[in-house]
Amino acid sequence: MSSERQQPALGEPVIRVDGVGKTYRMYEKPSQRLWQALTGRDGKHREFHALRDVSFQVRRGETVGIIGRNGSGKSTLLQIIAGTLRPTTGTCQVHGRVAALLELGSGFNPDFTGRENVYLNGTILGLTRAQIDERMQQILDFADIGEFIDQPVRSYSSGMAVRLAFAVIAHVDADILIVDEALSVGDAFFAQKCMRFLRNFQKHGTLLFVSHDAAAVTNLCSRAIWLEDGQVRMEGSAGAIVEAYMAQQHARGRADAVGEVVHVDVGVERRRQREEACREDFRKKLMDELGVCNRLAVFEFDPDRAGPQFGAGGATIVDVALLDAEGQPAPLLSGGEVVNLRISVRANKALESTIVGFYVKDRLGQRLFGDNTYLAYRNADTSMAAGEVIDATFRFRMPVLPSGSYMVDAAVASGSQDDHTQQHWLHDALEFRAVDETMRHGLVGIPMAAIEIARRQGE
Ligand SMILES: Nc1ncnc2c1ncn2[C@@H]1O[C@H](COP(=O)(O)OP(=O)(O)OP(=O)(O)O)[C@@H](O)[C@H]1O
Repeated sequence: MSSERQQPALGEPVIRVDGVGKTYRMYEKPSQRLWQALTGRDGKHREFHALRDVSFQVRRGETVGIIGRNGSGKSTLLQIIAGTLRPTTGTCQVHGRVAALLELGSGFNPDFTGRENVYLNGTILGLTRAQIDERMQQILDFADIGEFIDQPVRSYSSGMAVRLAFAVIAHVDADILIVDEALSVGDAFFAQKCMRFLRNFQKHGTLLFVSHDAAAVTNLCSRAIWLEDGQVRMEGSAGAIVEAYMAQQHARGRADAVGEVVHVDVGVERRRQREEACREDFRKKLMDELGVCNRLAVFEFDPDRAGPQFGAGGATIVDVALLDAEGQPAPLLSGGEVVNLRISVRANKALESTIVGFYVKDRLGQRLFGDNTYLAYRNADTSMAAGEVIDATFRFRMPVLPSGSYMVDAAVASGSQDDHTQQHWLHDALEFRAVDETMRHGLVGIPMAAIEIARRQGE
């Protein structure tokens, strides 16, 4: 593998994988492996091809997702690109500084403290000691593991090790980042921090992203490579590859479940009023009976835990709460039910016109939906006197959400929809989690007003 700091132009290949194969020798007994190691003679073994004739290129600035089942060769391939594993055949050329978050703790010496490991890794990744000194505080802030930084890494929980490892790769000016998404999960606030960093990194760097989560690949990547049994099965746009991969996974799962096609004969319901669509799912009663619900665990607003914030400072978000339909605090809500999102804002100076808004984001930091008060209050007086506090409440039917963690960003601005000044934007102001796996496909589920099947005469 070769690596140089000189970066090709945007759009030029930075990774060239050419006919790469990786073969492992499998011995039936450990003694046979020992015999081979001691004598250098080939013992009784069989060969296992973890990768076979893999070729592709990645251009500078691309985000490429690597997908495939367990054992398909993803980690092996990425370790070869990261330079920590040598291919048995073929070549892999990489231009630029590569930082990888692949195997948990693989870059750390367990006997060194976290701080010593930052120096060790920073140096390996090409930083001088002075550069590491300069960035140490930012790395510590990102990792946020407190005084554990001066304890041996051996004593870290896996979450702490991931925090530190991510903090290091985020501060080494990498040109190419290789991230195994399974490892980037810490708590929800840390995951959002990592995703913010990755989305920012995508603007100038090259990212290889490995994930079991097809939605994550579609969402983050422009292109994807599907590995199967150590070979490239398909390569192309992330959307097309993920679709093909999921279709195959689905087909595998259904291989034994062949049955008859059942025709359902239900009466065609009359077309309802438009407002019907705003009502709850028409199957609600049935869902309740079947115990199918989408429970959402809501956490309390804690300004000290919230993410980064910015703004002109003319107003401060003092509280964010997700309340039930009656406006009462409820630790457990349900997808599909009416909720109230209340954002409380205090003006620090007189403001002419105030706009309060929010976004709901998924664990990848992807904005699912959001809104603001502008349109509803465009002709009303929304000025605020210094010291005044207002509660802006958004009442809406919460979509049904796939299980996982969600975050609410809250914001207050002054001005108009098109021309405004952000006074306070608070990332990750509130967390809630969908705890039931009642929905697996798509980003959000919406309440169905009706579902109809009509029988027609065939042509
Ligand atoms: N050191 C090794 N010796 C023998 N076989 C190995 C070795 N490392 C990996 N393999 C085998 O190579 C194959 C590919 O492994 P790899 O870890 O690259 O797959 P993966 O797609 O990353 O899997 P996962 O999604 O589970 O992480 C697997 O069958 C694995 O058992």
